[in-house]
Amino acid sequence: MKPILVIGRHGQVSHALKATQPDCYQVDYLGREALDIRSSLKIAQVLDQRDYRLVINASGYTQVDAAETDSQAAFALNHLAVKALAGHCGKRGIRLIHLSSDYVFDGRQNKPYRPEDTPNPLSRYGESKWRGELAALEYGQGHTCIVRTSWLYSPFGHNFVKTMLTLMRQCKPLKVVDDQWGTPTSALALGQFIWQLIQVIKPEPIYHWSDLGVTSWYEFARQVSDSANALGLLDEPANLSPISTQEYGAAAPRPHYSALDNSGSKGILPAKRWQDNLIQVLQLLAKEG
Ligand SMILES: NC(=O)C1=CN([C@@H]2O[C@H](COP(=O)(O)OP(=O)(O)OC[C@H]3O[C@@H](n4cnc5c(N)ncnc54)[C@H](OP(=O)(O)O)[C@@H]3O)[C@@H](O)[C@H]2O)C=CC1
Ligand SMILES: Cc1cn([C@H]2C[C@H](O)[C@@H](COP(=O)(O)OP(=O)(O)O[C@H]3O[C@@H](C)C(=O)[C@@H](O)[C@H]3O)O2)c(=O)[nH]c1=O
Repeated sequence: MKPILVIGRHGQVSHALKATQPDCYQVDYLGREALDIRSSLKIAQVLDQRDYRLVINASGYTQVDAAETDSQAAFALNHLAVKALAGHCGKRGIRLIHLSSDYVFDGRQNKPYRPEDTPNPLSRYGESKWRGELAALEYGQGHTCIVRTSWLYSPFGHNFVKTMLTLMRQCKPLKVVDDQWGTPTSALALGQFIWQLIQVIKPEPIYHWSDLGVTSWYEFARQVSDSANALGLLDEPANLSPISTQEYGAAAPRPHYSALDNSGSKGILPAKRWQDNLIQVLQLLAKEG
C-alpha cells in the first residue's frame, strides 16, 4: 500500500494520529524542520520523493489570541501555505485531509452548525482557517476533504485540560468563562475518526467531528476538576468561579456557541459523550504520573 504523509509531527493532532494509527498503514510524520509548508518548493520536493496516496495536514497556527496581532503569521500558515499544499496535492491527484475549526462560525446560531452552514469568523484565527478551507477546496481539484473539529484536548501538547490541571494544582482561585458554549473533543477520538475516514471511497468535501454534547468552558473546567480529583490527579476539587467573556477580556473574540452537528460523520465512526472521553484522557494522564 502507498504511504501516507502527516504534516505537523510535533503537534497535538499529529501525536493523537500516531497514538491511534492502525499498524497496516505506512505513515511518514514530518515536522516543520523537515517540511515547512510555507515553502511551496519544499512541499513539491517532499511530495516528489515518495508516492504518497494521502496527505493529512495536522499543522496550523493555533494561538487564537496571538493571531489578532500576529495575523500575518496566522494567514501565512493557515491560508497561503494550505493553498500551496492543496495545489501540489491536487496536481498529483493526492487526497488531502485538512483540519479546520468551529471558530470559522460566528456563534449567532442556537443549534449545532452543519457542514453546509456559512462561516462568518469573528477572530483573525477563525478567518485564517476559513480562507484556508476555501483555498484547499478550490486548489485541491476535488481531492480535498476538510474536517472541522472543536475544543481539542489530549495528553499531548498544549490544550485547555492540561492548562487547567496545571493551574488547579497551584490551588489558586480560577475564573473561567461560562458564556461560550461548544463541545470539548478528545484528539484521540478525532484520530480514530480520521483513520476511519481515509477508508471512505468518495468522501464529502466537509465533515464535522466532535465528541457528543454541549457545554461551556466553565462547566468543562468543573468536570476536569471533579474527574481529576476522583482519579487522584488533584488532591482536592479546584476553586472555580464563572465569569463572562467580557470580564475575562481575551484579545480574540470567540463564538458564543459553536457546537458542530456531526450527524454526517456518524456512519464513519459513532462519537462518544465528551465526559466519557475526558475520563479516558485523564486516566492516561494519571498513568503517566
Ligand atoms: N487545538 C484545537 O482545539 C483545534 C485545532 N484545530 C486545527 O487542528 C490542527 C492541529 O491543531 P493542534 O494539533 O492542536 O495544533 P498544535 O499547535 O499542537 O500543532 C500545530 C503544529 O503545526 C506545526 N507548524 C507550525 N508552523 C509550521 C510550518 N510552517 N510548517 C509545518 N508545520 C508547522 C507546529 O510545529 P512546531 O511544533 O515546530 O511549532 C505544530 O507542531 C490545526 O490546523 C488547528 O487549526 C481545529 C479545531 C480545534
Ligand atoms: C486559561 C483560561 C481560559 N479561559 C477561557 C478563554 C477562552 O474563552 C476559553 C478557552 O481558552 P483557550 O485559550 O484554552 O482555548 P482557545 O484558544 O479558545 O481554544 C481554541 O483553540 C483553537 C485552536 C480552536 O480551533 C478552537 O476549537 C478552540 O479549541 O477559556 C478562562 O476563562 N480562564 C482561564 O483561566
